[in-house]
Amino acid sequence: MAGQVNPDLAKERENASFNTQKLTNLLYGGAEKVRRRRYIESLAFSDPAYSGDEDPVFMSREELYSSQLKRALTTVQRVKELNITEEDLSTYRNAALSGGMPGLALTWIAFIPTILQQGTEEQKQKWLKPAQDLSIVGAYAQTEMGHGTFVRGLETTATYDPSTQEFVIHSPTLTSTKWWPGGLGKTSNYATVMAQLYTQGKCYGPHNFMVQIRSLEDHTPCPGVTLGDIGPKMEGNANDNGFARFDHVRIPRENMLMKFARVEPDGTYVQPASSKLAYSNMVYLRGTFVMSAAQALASASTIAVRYSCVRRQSEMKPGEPEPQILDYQTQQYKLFPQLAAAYAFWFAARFMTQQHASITGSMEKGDMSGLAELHALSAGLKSYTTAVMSAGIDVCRMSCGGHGYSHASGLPALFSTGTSLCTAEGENTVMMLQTARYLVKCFVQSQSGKTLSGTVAYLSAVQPSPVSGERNMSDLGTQVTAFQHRAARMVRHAALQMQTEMQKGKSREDAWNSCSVLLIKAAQAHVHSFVVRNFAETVQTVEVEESVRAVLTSLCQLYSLHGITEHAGDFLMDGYLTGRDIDAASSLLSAVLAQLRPDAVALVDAFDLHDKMLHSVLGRYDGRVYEHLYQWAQKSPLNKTEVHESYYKYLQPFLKSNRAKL
Ligand SMILES: CC(C)(COP(=O)(O)OP(=O)(O)OC[C@H]1O[C@@H](n2cnc3c(N)ncnc32)[C@H](O)[C@@H]1OP(=O)(O)O)[C@@H](O)C(=O)NCCC(=O)NCCSC(=O)CCCC(=O)O
Ligand SMILES: Cc1cc2nc3c(=O)[nH]c(=O)nc-3n(C[C@H](O)[C@H](O)[C@H](O)COP(=O)(O)OP(=O)(O)OC[C@H]3O[C@@H](n4cnc5c(N)ncnc54)[C@H](O)[C@@H]3O)c2cc1C
Repeated sequence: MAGQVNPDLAKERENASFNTQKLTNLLYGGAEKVRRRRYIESLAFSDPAYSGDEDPVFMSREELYSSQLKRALTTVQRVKELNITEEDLSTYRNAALSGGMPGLALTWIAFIPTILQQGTEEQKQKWLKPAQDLSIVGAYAQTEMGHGTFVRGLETTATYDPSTQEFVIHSPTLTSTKWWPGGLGKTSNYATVMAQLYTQGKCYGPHNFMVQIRSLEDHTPCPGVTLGDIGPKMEGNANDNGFARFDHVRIPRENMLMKFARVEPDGTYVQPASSKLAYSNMVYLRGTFVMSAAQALASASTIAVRYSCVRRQSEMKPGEPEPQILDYQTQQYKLFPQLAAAYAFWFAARFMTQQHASITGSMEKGDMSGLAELHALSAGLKSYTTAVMSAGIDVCRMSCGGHGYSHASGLPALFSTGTSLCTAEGENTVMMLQTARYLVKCFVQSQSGKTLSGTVAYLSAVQPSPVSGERNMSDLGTQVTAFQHRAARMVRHAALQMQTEMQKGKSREDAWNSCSVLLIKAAQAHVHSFVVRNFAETVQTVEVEESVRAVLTSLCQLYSLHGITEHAGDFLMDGYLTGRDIDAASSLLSAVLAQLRPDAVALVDAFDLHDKMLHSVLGRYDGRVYEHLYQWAQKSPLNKTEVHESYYKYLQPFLKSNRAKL
């Protein structure tokens, strides 16, 4: 059944208004980086060690766990053999492990970064190399059965004993059982454990400790440690998210990660520059989730847009051939905002990475002034982008009709993996409230005359009175200003409402809770406005061919206009935009949908996502959907025999006895 590209898809590619490759180069930081990434991916895709396994959706949990573990270990061997550099590591691993993240990967994505972020130079010397070589395998064990969000409420204790210079790690209650950490159940032999630090009779709050949990000889749990897997989840079942209980487990003093806070041999506690530095690894990981959100939405858009050009259904004009479903405006309205958001988040993720590097660089030199903004930005962006991504993938799934609901589409797995990012690394509502907290603070400062800077600078310029006059709603500058006005008004409104509640006698905490829906909406509006501004600035300033800039400009317009029309009430509330402006935005939106239609396939192709990363029959690059859908179904374990064994066990006797009764 091998053959050419589906003619509809081929035509789409021929008719694009820009060179796809140029846009791919822009997304990945240059032609050389694209070439390198493709080469590294090809090493994994062509390696027989990674092929041969069945499609993960047909595997049992145990098969999936062991198959992905085996693959992960093969990557370690190959990385050495092929001399894969640090820069190419994640590309290689993602390609080799695209069937599902194994528990072992937490060593790379959470355990090593925690040592890097929280360890002293000596501690890095001691543990980084073994972790990188996988002589030790580690989990990030913070969340407990009773507490995930409220880190200050964690119950695991680390009590310092100066007589032996050891910490005693203990789980005093059932709810203090560590619960959820990836790789903790079966794979890891070490974990960084977040525990309440007690020394000299005083509690100093949560700190990170390096704890050996399994024997390095036979992998049995260390004395005093009880371990296990927490059971199957919505997705991510190659990962042994686990539980751990500690019964007075002793670890050396040097196993407290002491880059920031320290405990001296005599038990004296030495304060860090900020108590929140113990959370720095969370800030880092949240930042990385922004790119994960962009990539997940890019994958879903790729699948749905390609399929929508292959799929023909219904009759638009009597007697004419059935149209490609992407020709329906409603289909474009479902998919193009997801596509635009994927681009917007891609550029936002790039900004986030730069900000993280720049602010942590200053923090290394002792300047903590950027910490609050970094936390607010990473928490807000993580929350906003993962929420839009999760909802957007489901829109893509529904846009593919019945076939979207099949695992063959790749969309169910993409959704259930993607949606976990709304909860992991800080639950989204809680994260958005952290951003709101920062915004309220900034607003109060601006009221007392302070000039704000960074991503909140615009809050100082809030204009409560309506601005009148004709607007060109297609202008990116006009759109950015409208988003900033909306956010500033909503932040102001939420903050003033809080003040009113307090004036009426409520405590600050009660006022906060009774305004928290307003606060969340204000913070979302702030992040939305940041994403729009960053997208617009990128489009306007990036060095790229004009045809690419033109299509990106349309995409950015679409992203803004979609936001304005979907949240029209927010923009109309104080009369900043008028009903006529919203009408104009709606008409422009329709026009931009039509304008983007011929470029839709080229825009998803530019994400350069290999079929082996997409795992989707519907999203195949060659568009040969139907024949592969048929082939894929043949692999269903139910089709292994012509007559299933349950027929003999249940159906046959049942039918026989029923027939006998007739
Ligand atoms: C919700 C908070 C932020 C609350 O913390 P708190 O100490 O109670 O703070 P508060 O009283 O609300 O505020 C006190 C202050 O601390 C600030 N702050 C809070 N967090 C940070 C930070 N990271 N950096 C810098 N500053 C931070 C807040 O903004 C407050 O500042 P302020 O007092 O207003 O100046 C915290 O407990 C938290 O971060 N919870 C989320 C837990 C989390 O993210 N867990 C992740 C587990 S690992 C994981 O999920 C891995 C998944 C991997 C995979 O995908 O598989
Ligand atoms: C796939 C996956 C992987 C994970 N991996 C790890 C890992 O490797 N290591 C690890 O330590 N943990 C891990 N976790 C745990 C994860 O970090 C927590 O589940 C997450 O931080 C949310 O905390 P929670 O479960 O306590 O939610 P809860 O806080 O109980 O949330 C329940 C509800 O309460 C609301 N709520 C809670 N507090 C507030 C508040 N202050 N204001 C308003 N509403 C509030 C939330 O908005 C939510 O609606 C993982 C979780 C998942 C799903």
